[in-house]
Parts: sequence; C-alpha cells; structure tokens
Amino acid sequence: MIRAYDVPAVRAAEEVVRAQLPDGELMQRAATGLAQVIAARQSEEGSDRVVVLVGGGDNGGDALYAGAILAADGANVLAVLAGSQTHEGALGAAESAGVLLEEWRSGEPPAAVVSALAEADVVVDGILGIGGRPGLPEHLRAIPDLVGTDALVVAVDLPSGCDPEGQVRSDALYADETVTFSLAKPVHLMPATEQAVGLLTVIDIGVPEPEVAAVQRFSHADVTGLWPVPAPGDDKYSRGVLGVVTGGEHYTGAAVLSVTAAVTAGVGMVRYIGPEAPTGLLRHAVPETVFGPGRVQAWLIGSGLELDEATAKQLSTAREALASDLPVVLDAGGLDLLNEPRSAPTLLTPHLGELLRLATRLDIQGEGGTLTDADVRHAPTVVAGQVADRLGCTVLVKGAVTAVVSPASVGRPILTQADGPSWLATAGAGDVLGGVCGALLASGLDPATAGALGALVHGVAADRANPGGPVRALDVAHELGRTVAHLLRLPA
Ligand SMILES: NC(=O)C1=CN([C@@H]2O[C@H](COP(=O)(O)OP(=O)(O)OC[C@H]3O[C@@H](n4cnc5c(N)ncnc54)[C@H](OP(=O)(O)O)[C@@H]3O)[C@@H](O)[C@H]2O)[C@@H](O)CC1
Ligand SMILES: Nc1ncnc2c1ncn2[C@@H]1O[C@H](COP(=O)(O)OP(=O)(O)O)[C@@H](O)[C@H]1O
Repeated sequence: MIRAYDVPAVRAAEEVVRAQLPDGELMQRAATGLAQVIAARQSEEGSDRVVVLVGGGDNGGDALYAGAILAADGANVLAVLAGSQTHEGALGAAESAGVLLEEWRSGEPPAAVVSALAEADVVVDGILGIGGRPGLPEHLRAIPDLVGTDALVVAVDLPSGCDPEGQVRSDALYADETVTFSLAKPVHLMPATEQAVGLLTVIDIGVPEPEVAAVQRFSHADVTGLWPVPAPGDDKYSRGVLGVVTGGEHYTGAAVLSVTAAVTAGVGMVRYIGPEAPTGLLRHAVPETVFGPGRVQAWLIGSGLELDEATAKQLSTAREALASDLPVVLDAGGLDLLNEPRSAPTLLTPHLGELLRLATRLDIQGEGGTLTDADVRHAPTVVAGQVADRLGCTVLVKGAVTAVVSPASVGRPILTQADGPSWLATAGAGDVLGGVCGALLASGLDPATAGALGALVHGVAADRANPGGPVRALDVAHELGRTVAHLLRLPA
C-alpha cells in the first residue's frame, strides 16, 4: 500500500522530529538525499550543467543546499534566485561551494537565465514545495517554455505550481522525476496532479508516517491479501452471483464485455437480464451465463443500457435493484437512474463526461455558477466528493489515474490507481471495468476496495494483454483471469 498524507499531517509529523534534532538537520538530510539522487542521474546521463531554481521558502533551501553539494563535487551549477527572499544558510553554502548565482525575483528573465535554462542538462525545481498555492508565481509562468526539451527536470518535493493536496489542476513545471522526503503527499497520487510528477522517489529523512492517510494506493503485492480467493467449501452461490443489466439492442457489445469481464475475473455466477440481441450474443460468447431473474448478491447496471420501451424489462429490473438493499455498480446510462441517496453499498463509475452530467443533475455548482466541463476537469475529485456526499455512494472517476472517492461520512481516504497503459483509453474498456468491479462487489468487498482493486487488475490486464502496444477491450477482459493468477503469485 502506498500512502500519502495531507500537508497539515506532514507538517505536524516533521515538527515532532525537528524538535528533537539540531537546527537545520532535517533540511540537511533532505538536501543530501536530493543531491545523491541528482548525482546518480547525472552519471547515468553523463550530464554536467545543472540549473537550480530557488524559491523563497524551505523548498528553495533544500534545492540550493543540494546545488552546493553538487558544486562542491565538481558539477557546474547555476542557481536562479527566484523568490522574494533566499534561505540564508543555503545561500552561504552555495557561495562557498562556487555555485554561480543569478537573480530573477520579478519581471522578465535575465538573458543569462534564459540561455542557462535552454542549455541545462539537469533543472532542479525548488520554486515551491508544500507551502505552494496552485499555479506558478506570476513572473515564473514562462519557465516551462524556457527549459530545454532535453533537460532532465527533477522536482524537489513536488512539481512547482501543483496543488500539494492534489485536488485542483493548474499550470506547473512538469518533472521527469520528483524527489520527496519520507512521506508521499496527495499531489503525487491524485488525478489532477500526478501527471506532472514523473517518477516518484521517496528518500528517508526520518519523519515517521502519521496515522491517517489522505490518499492510498494498492500496490500489486496487496492483491494477495484482498482478492476473494475461494476456499474448498465454497460453491458458486457462496462466491457471489452478479446480476447484470447491461447492453441493449444497439449496444450489444457492452453486455458481452461486462459479462466476459465478470466471468474471467472469477465471479461465482452471472445472471443476465437483457433483450434478444445481446442475449443471443452472450449465449455464444459467454456460455457460462445464466439468463433471467433469480437471487443475486450484487448488481451491475448500466453499460450500454438504453432507456426506451424495448428495454422495459431491464429498466424495471434496474429500478427494483436500486430500491433493494443489495450492492450495486452503476455505470454509464445506469447513472441516470439514481435520483435518491442510497444506503446500500453503491459504486458509481462515471468518466469525466458522465460525472459532469450526474453532478449537473444534482445541481452541484461550479466556480462561476453552472458546473462546466472545465470545472470537472479542473477538480475531478472535488466534484466526485460532492456527488458521493449527496448520494451516499462511492464514486470511481475513470481516467489515466482512477480515483475512488467515498462519502465524507465514511471517513475513508481517497483511493487512486494508475496501473494501466494509455492504450487502455479505448471504447469498451469501461464496460470491462464495470464487470470486474461487479464481480468483486458480489464477492462481498466494500465499494471502495472493489473499485480500486478492480481498477488495478483492469490496468495490469491491459498491459499484459499486449505489452507496449494497443489493446482492445475484449482482450483486456480475456486477460483478467491470468492477471489475477499472476498477481496472486506475487509475494505479499
Ligand atoms: N518542514 C520541514 O521540516 C521540512 C521541509 N522541507 C522542505 O520545505 C518545503 C516547504 O517549505 P515552505 O513551508 O517554506 O514552503 P515553500 O513551498 O518552499 O514556499 C512557500 C513560499 O512561497 C510563497 N508562495 C506559495 N505559493 C505561491 C505561488 N503560487 N506563487 C507565488 N508565491 C507563492 C509563499 O509566500 P506567501 O505568498 O504566502 O507570502 C511562501 O513564502 C517542503 O516542500 C520541503 O521541500 C524539507 O527541508 C524537509 C524538512
Ligand atoms: N489515458 C488513459 N490511461 C490509462 N487508462 C485510461 C486512460 N483513459 C481512460 N482510461 C481507462 O479506460 C477506461 C475507459 O472507460 P470509459 O470511458 O467508460 O469507456 P467505455 O465507455 O467506452 O467503456 C477506464 O477504465 C479508464 O480508467
């Protein structure tokens, strides 16, 4: 499990350690670890010219001390003093070590800074850390365009400009690698910010983990402890029966994809309810399927569902399921059927467009009044949290980083996963995810665990289906069983 802690928790944990150490010791540890990582990358790349961007806070202090260590070891280091002040101790160390200093505290960049950034092999971003507000300081907005395309950008603690809590998207200096200290922060794991982080390296400076995490991520090794593995005494009913109301006369594929995924992910049994065309296809594609009503442990409702007369049976089944106390996964068109809060375990699985539609229907407001597409893209987990609170449901937001947000009353950290290749952005992949999550919910997992674990296995299956290349959703579904077996073989 990877855990990230919000800024107040990080500051409190650091404060306890700091009080027991000589003044400045924590920063020395941070700078030394940072310099070691940069030196290792320099020797890998055979690079020499280092530009350190130094902000006015302690993040700038870490970066400038690290620059001093690198310069003392012979690197060619230029520090750009970009804050309204500069950490005094670090400045003294930098001067003594022979770091070249350039000031750019406001206005346009000096010519020397422009050319140094264009020619740098390594750019160390110490502009803002956990004290940063979202967005780059006004005079530094052009920095991402000034850094040469070949430079390795190493962010100190977090990429400057990113929201440390990872809730909102903003302009930022994207990093190839982010070096953080002892504790990961939400910025490193959240959909609004993770793309700017690059490779995350955590170096230990002796700060212990706080008790409560703000964000969690399952690692592959966690699957063994979480995945529902049948015991010798189990039968298909005790393992969980999933009722599936997906696909229609036009979206026949959604039924095949979701049912295939549930079956290959290892559900005890699937009962499918749907019209003739998808039923006919399923009889051939997934002969394990049982058709028609009967007892189930959970429902999957939505993918490819058409809300018209031809699907009256599906609609009445879906409405009965929503009125029951059984767990439900609600995807795509099924999201339109939920108007009231639900107290039984419920996992909603919208992509950003569906999240906008759902939140708009619930009258959730955006920054300038009516919620817009930009609002949802800017702050997906904030909007998901509002929907979760309003409906009492867990909301899984799909995308390159999947975020699973529980209602605030549950008091559960946000779970995020980023296990799939970008090739997974393909039609039908969401239907497959719905099937996996449905299978997990039917086996008795809670919605948040089912959502995050489902996203993990779905992402890994996409990678394994065709490593490094394009995948079709059906191949992802067919790969699920082997992927679960592979993950269960990993040492816990
Ligand atoms: N705590 C510890 O023990 C350890 C901490 N460590 C390190 O300290 C870092 C945190 O340092 P920090 O608290 O000084 O905050 P940091 O992010 O450097 O600067 C904040 C300054 O920037 C300003 N400002 C903010 N946003 C802005 C914006 N958008 N645009 C413009 N200005 C903006 C804001 O000023 P304001 O505008 O609010 O007056 C404030 O002065 C942490 O990430 C880690 O690297 C390590 O050494 C390990 C031990
Ligand atoms: N850039 C990306 N990288 C990795 N996975 C992605 C990316 N974009 C989307 N996905 C995943 O692909 C799936 C797409 O789901 P969805 O949009 O519902 O597709 P559909 O409705 O066609 O089934 C989701 O699981 C999502 O998390």
